[in-house]
Amino acid sequence: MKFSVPIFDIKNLSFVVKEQTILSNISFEIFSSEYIAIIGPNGGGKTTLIRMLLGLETPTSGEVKIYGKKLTDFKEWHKIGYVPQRASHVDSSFPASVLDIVNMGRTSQRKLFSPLSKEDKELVHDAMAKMDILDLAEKMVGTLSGGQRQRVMIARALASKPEILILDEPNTGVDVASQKRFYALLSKLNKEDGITIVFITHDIGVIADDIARLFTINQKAIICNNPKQTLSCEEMSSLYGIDAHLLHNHKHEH
Ligand SMILES: Nc1ncnc2c1ncn2[C@@H]1O[C@H](COP(=O)(O)OP(=O)(O)OP(=O)(O)O)[C@@H](O)[C@H]1O
Repeated sequence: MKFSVPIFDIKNLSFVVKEQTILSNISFEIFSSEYIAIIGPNGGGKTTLIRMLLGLETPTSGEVKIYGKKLTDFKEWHKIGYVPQRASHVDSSFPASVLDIVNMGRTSQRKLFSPLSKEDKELVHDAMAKMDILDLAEKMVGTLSGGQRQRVMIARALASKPEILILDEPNTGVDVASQKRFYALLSKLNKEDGITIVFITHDIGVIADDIARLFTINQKAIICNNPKQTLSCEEMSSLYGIDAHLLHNHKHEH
């Protein structure tokens, strides 16, 4: 794995705004097929970091490379699926069906107003099947539950055939049963389809056992390469504002 080109290679990334340091000197690599969780306290800079990886925010210093290329040279954005925070919060009268929303995962790669091809339709069907929402296709998205909407947003991202899926706190407002189902689906995408997953969460207690690495972000980054075994990771996390107890208790449940 170490010899392949990382999907993301970030070096010494810092972000300072109005003389306030939001992120300081962050470096890491993300490789194909990894499953990474990002945790950290409110305002610790997780979303800002992700936005910098995607070129939505410009770092004050440091460098981001995607598939070995500088952000300005990278064009294959369809390889990156991003589901931002609160993406699934839509008004109940929002005038789009589930199918309309998932189709958008294909239209972004096509010329404006050109119809979907047979292949596009197959990819949309496939994404909906993976997220188990085929039976919801004709429903208006605003009428769905939080958990259902969350799966619709992931299906939309999947329809563009991403190699990596970046999810920013996808479980906000979703009940525990739906969360479990969601973790199982994510794990399947990672194991069976080899999709790299980067997953920002607040909820350390429910971090799935499938996670290979844990990044703690609180202005600085702590990278735990073996979160299930390394006690020092918990200690470090607690130093950076994360409740180590939660992590500890969770591990002993399994
Ligand atoms: N462009 C910007 N201008 C001013 N402040 C910013 C900007 N971008 C981020 N910040 C500030 O940076 C801090 C980190 O925010 P960010 O949303 O990245 O944290 P987070 O770890 O994702 O938090 P949460 O868990 O609450 O979502 C916040 O205090 C935010 O207000």
